[in-house]
Amino acid sequence: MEEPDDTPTLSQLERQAAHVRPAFGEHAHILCDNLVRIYKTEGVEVVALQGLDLLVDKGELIAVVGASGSGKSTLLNVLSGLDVPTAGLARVAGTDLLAMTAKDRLRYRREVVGFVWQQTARNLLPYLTAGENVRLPMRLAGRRGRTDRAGELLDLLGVAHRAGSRPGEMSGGEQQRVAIAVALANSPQVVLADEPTGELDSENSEQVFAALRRANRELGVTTVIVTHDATVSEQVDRTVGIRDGRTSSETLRRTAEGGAVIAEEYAVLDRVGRLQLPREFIGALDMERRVRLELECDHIGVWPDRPQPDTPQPDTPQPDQPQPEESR
Ligand SMILES: Nc1ncnc2c1ncn2[C@@H]1O[C@H](COP(=O)(O)OP(=O)(O)OP(=O)(O)O)[C@@H](O)[C@H]1O
Repeated sequence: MEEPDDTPTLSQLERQAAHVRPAFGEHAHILCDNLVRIYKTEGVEVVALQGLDLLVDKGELIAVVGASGSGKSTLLNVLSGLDVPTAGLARVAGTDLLAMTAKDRLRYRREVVGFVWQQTARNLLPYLTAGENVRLPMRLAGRRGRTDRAGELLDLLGVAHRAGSRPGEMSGGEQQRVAIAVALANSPQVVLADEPTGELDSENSEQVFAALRRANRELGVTTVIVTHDATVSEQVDRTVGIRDGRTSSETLRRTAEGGAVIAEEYAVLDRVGRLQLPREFIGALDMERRVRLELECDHIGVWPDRPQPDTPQPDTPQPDQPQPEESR
């Protein structure tokens, strides 16, 4: 009798492999995997994103910070479907941003993501009231119950009393909170905010961050805020730092027992083991080009490539070392 063939098939092996090691960011709501964006102008190439990795969970609120030119706006333009990366993978709420047709792109921008821009004039039409501004995207999408929803959103964001005012009659902070209501009008899965407090004083900024947090908490909408505002890490649970087109650090904020808020900064270790050392650390020890690494039982030491005080030097004979014939 013939033995049963228990050699696994290729698809069984693939299933097993997938089971053992889930794909990077498989369950993330926003996934950027090795994202590259190269701009070419008059023969000069600028690599704005240099293999950026980012994962954001469904319902999470994060801030993205970084110096001018680090690639924040480029990242947001990719996530908002305005720009297409040169290479890598970008997926938002299950939509592959590199494989969209023009029609998909329109649908994505209308239904999946909502935007808040820095310039209030880009968010709101000046001749419409706050209520009319919030109802407009719903009208374009043919959504019912527009008046009720607009009222609920303005109420949630603390600007219900401004429903009948035009943008010119409101403060900058109120305009931005109405803009958040406009972004949320068609129930997007993700809200992207580019410097939403860039033109505001600190009191108005705090109110806008509080409104974004409330919308995130009450509606469960995944939220990414790009900002220069260094104090943002006090406003959100996770702040991702970008440097030279790559995620370089993460600050996590948590409330300890007793109510104290603790913010801890981490360097980001990518999947192939790369990390960016903070510039001030490198400068303080004059490190350049290469460093020595040493594995300890619970950490890795990083030393500048200079002779260590207790390292025997090849041309300095040690007292108990046998001396070469000629030097005796
Ligand atoms: N359309 C473009 N053409 C050529 N280079 C560009 C273009 N857009 C951005 N860059 C370059 O890409 C790099 C990243 O720019 P980006 O605007 O994403 O940075 P940023 O962090 O948002 O800066 P900022 O905070 O000043 O807005 C910069 O060197 C910038 O000059």
